[in-house]
Amino acid sequence: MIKKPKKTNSKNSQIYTGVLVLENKKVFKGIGIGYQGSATGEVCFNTSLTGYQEIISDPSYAGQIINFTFPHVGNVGTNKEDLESDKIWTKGVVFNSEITSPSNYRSFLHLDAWLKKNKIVGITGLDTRSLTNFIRDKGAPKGTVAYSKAGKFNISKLTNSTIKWHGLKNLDLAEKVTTLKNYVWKGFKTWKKEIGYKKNNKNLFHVVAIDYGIKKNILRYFSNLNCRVTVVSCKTSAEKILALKPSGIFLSNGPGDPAATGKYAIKIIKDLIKKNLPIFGICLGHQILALALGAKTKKMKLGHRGANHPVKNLIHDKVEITSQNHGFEVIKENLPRNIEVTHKSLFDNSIEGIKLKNKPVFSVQYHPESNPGPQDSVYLFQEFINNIKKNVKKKRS
Ligand SMILES: NC(=O)CC[C@H](N)C(=O)O
Repeated sequence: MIKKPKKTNSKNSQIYTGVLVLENKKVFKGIGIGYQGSATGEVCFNTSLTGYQEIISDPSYAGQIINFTFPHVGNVGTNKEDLESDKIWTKGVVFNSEITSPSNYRSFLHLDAWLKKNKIVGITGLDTRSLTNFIRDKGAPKGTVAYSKAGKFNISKLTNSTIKWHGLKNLDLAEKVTTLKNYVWKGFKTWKKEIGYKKNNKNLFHVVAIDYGIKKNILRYFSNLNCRVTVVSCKTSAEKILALKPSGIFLSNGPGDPAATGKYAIKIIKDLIKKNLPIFGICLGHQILALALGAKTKKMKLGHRGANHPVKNLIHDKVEITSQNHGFEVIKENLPRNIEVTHKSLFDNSIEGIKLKNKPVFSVQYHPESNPGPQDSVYLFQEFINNIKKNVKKKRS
C-alpha cells in the first residue's frame, strides 16, 4: 500500500514526496511512486478504464508522461502477460488514488514495485481531473514528474529542465525504440490463452513488419492468422525487405513525430509501394504511409488516447468503438487524389483511416489490435490477409 502524505507536527502541513511541474510553472503535489528520480516529457491523458499495464508498456508512449483519468489504477497489480513490449519507454505516470494491494489471480507484482523495477517515475494523490482540464484547455504541456522520499525538490531546476526540453514536435523516437536486430517473432511465452489467440505454426503467409515501436498484440494477431512475422528495424532498406520475400508489409505504431521519422521511412515505403505488395499500417505506420503518398501530418492540440473512441467506417457504414493513442494526425485538406478516406473520428471528424484507390494499401490511425480496448476493428487484420491472398492468386495466374 502506498502511504498517504505524513502530517508534520507544526501547522498541520503535509510532506509531499512527488511533484509534477509544468512548463508554465504550475506545480502539482502528491505522493511519489515507482522510481525515485525525475523524468521530463509531454503530459497527455488517457481515458481507458482498464489496461494500465498495456498502456504503460506501449512503446508509442516514449517521451510522454501519462495522466490516467480513471482514478483507481493499480488494483489488479501487474502480471507477466499484459506487456506490449519488453522495455518500457513511457517517461512517467500520474494517478489520482493511492494504489491498493493488488487483487487479481494473475497478479505477480505490485504496480509500485513494477514501476520501480522498470525505472518509471510516478506520482499519485494528484487532482487528475484538474490536470486533465488544464490539458483540455491549453493543449498537452511539457512537464517533469519527480519523486524524492525526503520530499526535497528544487522546483526552479525542475521547471528549467522542463522548459529546455525540445518537446515531441520534430522528434524521431522510432529510431530509439526500434529493434536493433531483425528477428522472426516467436513470442509465444506471452500467449493469452484466455482471450482465445491460437498459437499457429502453419506459416501460410510471410509478413514483414517494420518496427517503429511495435506492440506485441499485433504480432499475436498475425500469428493467429497463420502468418510468420519477420520484424525489421525501421531503417531497413526496401531492397533488404524485398529480399525476405514478404507476402505483405506491415507498418507499425510508434512514438514521436511522423514527419521526423519520415525523413528515412518515406523513401523505403515509396519503394515498397512500387512493388504492388499488400501494405497495412497502424497509427505511426498510418501517418508515415500518408506522408509517403504525398499527404501531410500535424500535431494535434490534445491527441486521442483511450479505449472508447467512436470511429465511423465509411465503407461499411458502421461505427466501431476503438482504442487510440496518438498526438499527430493526417491533415484532411489537399489530400492526394489517389487516397480515399475510409474511416473518420466521430469525436472531431479527423481522418482515422485511408486506402489507396488503385493498390492493396491501407492504414488506420487507431489501434485495431486493442490491448487495451475493444476488438471491434480486428477485421482489418483479416482484410490485410485477404489482400495478401488475392495478390498471391494474381501472381500465380
Ligand atoms: N500510437 C502511435 O503509433 C502514435 C503515433 C504518433 N507518435 C502520434 O503520437 O501521433
